[in-house]
Amino acid sequence: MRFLGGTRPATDLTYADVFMVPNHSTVGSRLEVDLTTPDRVGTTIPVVVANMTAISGRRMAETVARRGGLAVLPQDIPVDVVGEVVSWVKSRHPVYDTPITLDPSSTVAEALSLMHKRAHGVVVVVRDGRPVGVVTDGACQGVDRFTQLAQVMTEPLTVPAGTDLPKIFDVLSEERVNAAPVVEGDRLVGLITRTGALRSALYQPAVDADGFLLTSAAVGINGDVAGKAGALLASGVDVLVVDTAHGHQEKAVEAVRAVRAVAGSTPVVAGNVVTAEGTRDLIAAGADVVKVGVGPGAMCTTRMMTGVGRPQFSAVEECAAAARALGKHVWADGGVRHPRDVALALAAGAANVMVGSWFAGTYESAGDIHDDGSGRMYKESFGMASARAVKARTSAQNGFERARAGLFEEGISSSRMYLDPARPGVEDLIDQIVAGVRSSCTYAGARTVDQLHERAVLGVQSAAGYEEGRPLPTSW
Ligand SMILES: NC(=O)C1=CN([C@@H]2O[C@H](COP(=O)(O)OP(=O)(O)OC[C@H]3O[C@@H](n4cnc5c(N)ncnc54)[C@H](OP(=O)(O)O)[C@@H]3O)[C@@H](O)[C@H]2O)C=CC1
Ligand SMILES: Nc1nc2c(ncn2[C@@H]2O[C@H](COP(=O)(O)O)[C@@H](O)[C@H]2O)c(=O)[nH]1
Ligand SMILES: [K+]
Repeated sequence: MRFLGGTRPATDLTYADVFMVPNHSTVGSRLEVDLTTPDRVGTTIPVVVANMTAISGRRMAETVARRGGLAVLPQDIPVDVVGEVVSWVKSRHPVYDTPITLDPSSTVAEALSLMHKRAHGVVVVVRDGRPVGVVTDGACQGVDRFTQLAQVMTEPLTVPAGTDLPKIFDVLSEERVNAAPVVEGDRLVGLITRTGALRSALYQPAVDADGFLLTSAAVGINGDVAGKAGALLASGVDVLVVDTAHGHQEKAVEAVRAVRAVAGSTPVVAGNVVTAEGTRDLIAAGADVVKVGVGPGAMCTTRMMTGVGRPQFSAVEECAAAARALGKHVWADGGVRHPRDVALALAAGAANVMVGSWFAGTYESAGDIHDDGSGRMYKESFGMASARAVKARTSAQNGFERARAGLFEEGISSSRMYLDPARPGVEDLIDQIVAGVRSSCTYAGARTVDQLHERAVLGVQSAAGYEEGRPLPTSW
């Protein structure tokens, strides 16, 4: 990448400070762009879900990997539970969604409590492994909560596994049905929606060498780091992330060495840093990918507490250049609020982009869904260095130690992340990101993530310049 006019600005910049100008382009269609990430971790789109307890769990991991991204399971989840989640994700179908299933004698109340766990919004009624009915939210309205599903279900339109995706789309459209159970013989093997059929034709799932969905998990830098990393590897984790606030401290460097020693050919990601020196030290310790970002996160109070951090665009640019000089890569971690931020992180040289809080407000994030009283749905989120997270992480310590650790919080313990009614599922947000980034690539004349970095021409804008780019939904 280069700056417009060839002059590098004297101050550090973040995403809102910069814009990209169009280049002469020979890329005739946004569909010609391949977003496979250059970091060789196996992702086919540059989206990684941040290792945050309120966000990254089994449904998030499954859904995002099916669309080519990766979710990192947080360090606070016990290793045996991570093992269960990994086995479960790997048992999921790479194309069809996991249905929510209940018996014919289950109640409407049970169906309603589960329906918003997934974006497809239906419950499949199953008898002896066979789908016998489908229940929608609409069918549950205006009836007694204890009504049995057999009384409100409709006969399912089933789709045989392996049916051509455009055909599924057409059949569901003709029948005016949004979701259909997928069957092998008469056994239920998954669920597909109209949008799901469209997406499966557009995205390539992120999979391991055996074709199972890709998984990742984080380890902290305290305790038996190598032992924990070994246990995660034994449970089938495909990408290991060594994660701490200050990645350029000796303890973190030692933790990376310890993980590298047991990881074999499994990619090791480590962070967080914001300088070329930090990047080089983590790579020297064995990191394949360095995680960049101190303080940009939406749940993060580090910069206000300490004055430490660095505007994210410049941090990514400097660290990516240092990593690429050594044949390695960086992930841009934190501060992403719009698709443009992902494009700009890639332009700065990141190979992949982590998203946390933006994905908290989706059906698939780990938290329970709440209604704020005015009919708007939200989920609670919290930072991984908040008193709430520290309390959970230090549960093995005595009361005094836990209380002392709680004094050093650097994150928000409770926030409301509203679901966007137009984009309530994480796949809706991924569609938006991928559409934006594919389009950025054609403006830059790039067919790949590496070409976007090579060809991007960036300028620095005023706050008014940024504001001008926002849409205006009402008159002024
Ligand atoms: N990207 C970011 O800007 C930040 C991210 N986070 C996230 O929060 C989670 C928890 O991370 P973390 O707080 O490192 O907890 P960890 O459980 O990973 O422990 C951090 C270790 O590093 C020591 N340490 C030394 N200096 C610092 C420092 N300035 N800040 C924090 N620890 C320090 C701590 O010792 P002692 O407690 O005795 O000081 C402790 O032993 C991670 O997921 C991390 O990514 C947290 C803050 C910033
Ligand atoms: N300083 C803190 N940083 C945190 C905390 N919890 C998470 N994080 C970092 O934020 C990113 C995600 O950023 P987002 O803007 O997409 O939400 C995450 O990967 C961590 O690096 C915290 O409590 N304090
Ligand atoms: K912040």
